[in-house]
Amino acid sequence: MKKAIILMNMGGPNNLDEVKVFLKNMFNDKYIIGAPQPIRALIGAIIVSKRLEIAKENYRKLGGISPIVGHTKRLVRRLSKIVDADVFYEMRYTYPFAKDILEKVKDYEEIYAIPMYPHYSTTTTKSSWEDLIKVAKNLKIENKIKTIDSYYDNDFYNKAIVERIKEALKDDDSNDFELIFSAHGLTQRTINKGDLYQKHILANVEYAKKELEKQNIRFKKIHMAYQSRLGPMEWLRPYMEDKLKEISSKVIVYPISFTVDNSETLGELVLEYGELAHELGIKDYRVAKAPNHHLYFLEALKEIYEEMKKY
Ligand SMILES: C=CC1=C(C)c2cc3[nH]c(cc4nc(cc5[nH]c(cc1n2)c(C)c5CCC(=O)O)C(CCC(=O)O)=C4C)c(C)c3C=C
Ligand SMILES: [Fe+2]
Ligand SMILES: [Fe+2]
Repeated sequence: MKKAIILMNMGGPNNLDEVKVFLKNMFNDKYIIGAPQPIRALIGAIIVSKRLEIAKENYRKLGGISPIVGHTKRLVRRLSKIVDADVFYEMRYTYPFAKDILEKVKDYEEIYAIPMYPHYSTTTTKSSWEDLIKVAKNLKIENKIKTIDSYYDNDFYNKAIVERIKEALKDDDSNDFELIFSAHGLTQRTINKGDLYQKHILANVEYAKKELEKQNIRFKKIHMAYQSRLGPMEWLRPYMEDKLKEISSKVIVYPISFTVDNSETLGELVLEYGELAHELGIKDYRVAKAPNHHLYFLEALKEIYEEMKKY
């Protein structure tokens, strides 16, 4: 029985020319911009034209390519060594798209689509899944594909989070540090429409805290904040820039929304908020890595896949 796993992620520019493609596709997504067409296209075009140069500059600082690309490819390689399936990845807004990958796997007997998002959101999980299943229907292979909504409660995944926090601590005493779980923001309007994202993020923080307690790792204080706001709307609070103003000691930031590092972790958290932390007089500001290819995260993905096979 030939099996395929497809890791579904948002994507990120493979080069500076792709920044426009990335933003155009993102702001043409009905789950990101709720308005119907042609208003959506108009709003999208305005946001892209405003955002393009700032975004390009951000990606230039990261070497002209989103870190999400390399991390995802490495995860695919490592996962394929420990499962009885061929592993692929597809992206929502940049190459390789759903159609590029489904063409490759259409003759497989079983296809397992695993979101790279541990928390369910209409803007990420649902958007990726609908995009994939639309292509699958065209190819008449939709009955062979299974997916999963969320896995923020997976033990191995939470162990990977704690390992990354320990790595950022190095040999220093956690009691001297505050810890901020930072999540990618979402508009309050999306949450009010019933999006589960915030609920899942907060539950994830509780699971991670339990794992920290289990390992007897104590921080001065543990906080939660949201990064990556865009535009004039109300986003989930507390905002990261406000939270940093409350920090009075050394701090570790853990990027809780993500399974692999990307422009929001290495660009926004490390560079942008790093600069703000410096201006605020925070002497020791550290950003933990996302799970990436940590063995525990590979184990989590393997376990999720094995569970999916049973249903
Ligand atoms: C404006 C609306 C946006 C919503 C809603 C949103 C939700 C959302 N995004 C992620 C994960 C990632 N977002 C990334 C980049 C990014 N996100 C937005 C906007 C929204 N995201 C923009 C405009 C950008 C581009 C960068 C920029 O211009 O600042 C990335 C990084 C991709 C990369 O290139 O590495 C990720 C990952 C989640 C999890 C989420 C809601 C649950
Ligand atoms: Fe985003
Ligand atoms: Fe951002």
